[in-house]
Order: sequence, then C-alpha cells, then structure tokens
Amino acid sequence: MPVIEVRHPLVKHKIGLMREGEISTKKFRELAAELARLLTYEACRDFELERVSIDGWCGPVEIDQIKGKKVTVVPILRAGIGMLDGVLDLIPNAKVSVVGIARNHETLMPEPYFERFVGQLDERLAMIIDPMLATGGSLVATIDMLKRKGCKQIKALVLVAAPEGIAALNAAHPEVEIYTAAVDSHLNEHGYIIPGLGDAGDKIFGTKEA
Ligand SMILES: O=P(O)(O)OC[C@H]1O[C@H](OP(=O)(O)OP(=O)(O)O)[C@H](O)[C@@H]1O
Ligand SMILES: O=c1cc[nH]c(=O)[nH]1
Ligand SMILES: [Mg+2]
Repeated sequence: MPVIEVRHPLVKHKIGLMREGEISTKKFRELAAELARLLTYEACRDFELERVSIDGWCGPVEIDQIKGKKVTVVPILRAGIGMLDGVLDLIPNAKVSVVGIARNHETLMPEPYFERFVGQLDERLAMIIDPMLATGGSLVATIDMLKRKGCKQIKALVLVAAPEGIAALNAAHPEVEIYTAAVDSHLNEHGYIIPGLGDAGDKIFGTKEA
C-alpha cells in the first residue's frame, strides 16, 4: 500500500506547530484546515486533464480542465470535520458522505454509530479524511463500509499516521493510498500516537483542555 508522506517544508512546518502541548483550539483548527488543503493538493496529482476550447479575451483559447472527476469527501466524525473545509476549498463541487465512528477507549475497537453516503459511489473517488491513523481500526471500518456500497476508488488523508495503523491498512486494503503529513514513532499503551497530536477530536471541538 502506498503511503505518501508529504515532505514539503510548509507541511512539515505546520504539522510541527500542531504538536505544541498548549496549542489553542483556534490555532489547532486553522492548522488542520491548512494541512488538509496541502494534502488535497498532493492527492489530486493524478487527476486526468482534458483540453477544451473556451472564449478567451482575444478569441478562442485551449485550456486544461479536470476531466469529469466525481469526488465524495468522507470525514470520519468527529475529528475528520476539522479537515473538511480545507478539502472543499480545493474541490468545491465534491459531495460529502459522513461516517461516525468512535474508538472504544478500552478495547480500541472502532464502534460505528452513523453513516450517510451520497449516491453513485461506484463512480466516485472517495477521499476519507481523519487527522489520526492510530491502530487503523476506524479507517479500515470506513473503507469496509465504502466498499460494501460499491466504491472502487479510495484515498485517505490523515495528518499523522502510526506504523501500526499503516500495517493494519496494508493488511486489509493494500490498494488504498494514504497521504499524510507525518509518519510517527509508535502507539502508547492507550493507543495514542507518539509523539502525535494528543486527542485530535477534543482539540478541534474544544471538549477537553489540550
Ligand atoms: O486508528 P484508530 O485506532 O481507529 O484511531 C483513530 C481514530 O480515533 C480518533 O477518533 P475518536 O474515536 O477519538 O473520535 P472523535 O473524533 O469523536 O474524538 C481519530 O479521530 C480517529 O478516528
Ligand atoms: O493519538 C491519537 C489516537 C487516536 N485518536 C486521537 O485523537 N489521537
Ligand atoms: Mg477523539
């Protein structure tokens, strides 16, 4: 499974800023959205172009356009919402499918509680967004759901990935590309990514002090 760690200086700078222990909700949110934009930019690199003729200021002009790409962005609740605006800034006509999954704090198993998918999933690229890929359970469960609905093209955008999560995804869905700002060291005994960001959902929604 291809893991694309985006090593652009802007990406590395911004993910570094997100690691500050006392970061404010406002700053964390802003950085999550900015990084989502930069990961989206990379994830769209293989979109096909077509030449079309339009009326320009001095007559007909040939331009490149993205060729009929249908996209659904799939935020995993809650934390994935923090990346949604950033992705939609660059793909404004994408449809949005929402998946709700809570990781059980004791077992670390994903517990799905909501799903609402857009139509024509068999024709769409699904771009799953979630800041954290830890054990991989939440992402694997989301891909399972999408595939059951007929989705054939899937990419995932995460801010931080743990090696354990990458391995789990590789075992379950080896063809799914992951775009990430950082591959971190490991998970701690509570399933948190080290050094990671802490609890991304809490930091985006302000439900707990950072
Ligand atoms: O790879 P995994 O081990 O499944 O862990 C990652 C998941 O855990 C977090 O969500 P959480 O369950 O804390 O929900 P929240 O977004 O509502 O905080 C995170 O946003 C991912 O969805
Ligand atoms: O490090 C982690 C792991 C799971 N969920 C988070 O928000 N952070
Ligand atoms: Mg959380």
